[in-house]
Amino acid sequence: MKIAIIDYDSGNIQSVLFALERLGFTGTVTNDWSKIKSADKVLFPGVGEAGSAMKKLKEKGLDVLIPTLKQPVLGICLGMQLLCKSTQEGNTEGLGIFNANAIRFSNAVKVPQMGWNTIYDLNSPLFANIKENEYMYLVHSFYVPKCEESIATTNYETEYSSALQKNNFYGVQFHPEKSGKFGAQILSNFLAL
Ligand SMILES: NC(=O)CC[C@H](N)C(=O)O
Repeated sequence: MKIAIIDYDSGNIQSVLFALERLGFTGTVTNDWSKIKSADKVLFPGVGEAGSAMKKLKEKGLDVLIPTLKQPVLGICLGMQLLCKSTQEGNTEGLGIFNANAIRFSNAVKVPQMGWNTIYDLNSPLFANIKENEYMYLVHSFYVPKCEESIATTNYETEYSSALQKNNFYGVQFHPEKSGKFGAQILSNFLAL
């Protein structure tokens, strides 16, 4: 299986590579259009500030490439947010895959949410063999409210979309590569799609 990990200098690439290795797979970290287009699965990780990340995507033309992909694509954390229409972070326009906008938690809660929280209302093959209310690891200040494309919910200040799906595009706000055996199961489910 050819697995491409999109390289735009804004992803937690190494932890994703290690997670794939633990599952017996080798990922290719690349920003080469042909390698990404020809991959069986594409991972789109992201950490850091949305505005600078989108700028780096655009420098490599990946903002044009990603929406054209037909194979399963998994956006992780900031990757999921950049697949939305926008994020309040840096007032950044996203790739518009998900019909949703990321907004900031209020200061009524500790921001960023950093730690473990549960996912529930699971509604996708991505969560095969995952029970409701398993814990996943999250680090984020912006979130996607509940929407028609939600396939998992988490509650922090309010209920929000901790995962999204539209056609071949999936997004998870949590870090499956850092979420233990259940996170590994989700990555394994994605690779089996
Ligand atoms: N870990 C991250 O980079 C989080 C993504 C985004 N900057 C947020 O705060 O929501």
